[in-house]
Amino acid sequence: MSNHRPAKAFDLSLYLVTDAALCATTGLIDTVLAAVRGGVTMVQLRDKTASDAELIAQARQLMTALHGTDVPLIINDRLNVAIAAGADGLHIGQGDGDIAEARRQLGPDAILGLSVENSAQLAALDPEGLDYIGIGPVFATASKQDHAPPLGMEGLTELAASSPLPSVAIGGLNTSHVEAIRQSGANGLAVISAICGQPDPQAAAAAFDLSSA
Ligand SMILES: Cc1ncc(COP(=O)(O)OP(=O)(O)O)c(N)n1
Ligand SMILES: Cc1nc(C(=O)O)sc1CCOP(=O)(O)O
Ligand SMILES: [Mg+2]
Repeated sequence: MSNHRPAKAFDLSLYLVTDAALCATTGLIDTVLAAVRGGVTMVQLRDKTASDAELIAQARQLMTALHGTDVPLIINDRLNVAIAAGADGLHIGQGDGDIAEARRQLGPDAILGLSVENSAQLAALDPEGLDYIGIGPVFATASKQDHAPPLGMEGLTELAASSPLPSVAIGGLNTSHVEAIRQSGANGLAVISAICGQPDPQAAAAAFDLSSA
């Protein structure tokens, strides 16, 4: 049994994943702060093109901005950035590195998430050291290049039911999916474009009726 325990309690209900281009109009920090005011419960900094130094600087700014809230900051892909910025956690995909090594370097306090795209990956999953899984894509999306084949709500439901860890659904989701996600058994939904790049990110986040999620 793993003896890690995240220092910050986390809530997967509404998980914002950022996109630099989509957030550019409002600005990254302002988008995240508005989304948190609107009810986002978790934030992941995801930028495939920024340098490590740029990402560390952004992550530090976000950590400062989120100070005093219950909202954890998770870093996408880059273990070194998560550690250098003192972020609350890391999210890695199937090809992004070794879970045990990530946990060893992050220490017991960090939140560690892993992507699961199909039932074979879930069957092979060792939950040791992990805190949650992201299941997706539920639907096709333009926000992630080369995403895996969409699972649909049926596939999501199957995977969420078999997951030994809390799960968050991702991929092509918007406010119309809240009830279906709740029924799927996933603990919440993760979104990029339903919040990032929307004219009013606070209102966009608040439009997710989490009372039923
Ligand atoms: C919450 C959440 N779930 C899944 C992913 C996808 O991670 P990954 O498969 O590593 O793909 P990239 O995001 O790195 O392109 C995620 N980022 N967040
Ligand atoms: C970052 C990411 N990961 C996915 C996965 O399937 O693992 S889908 C995705 C993009 C989600 O963006 P949007 O909410 O705009 O569809
Ligand atoms: Mg990744």
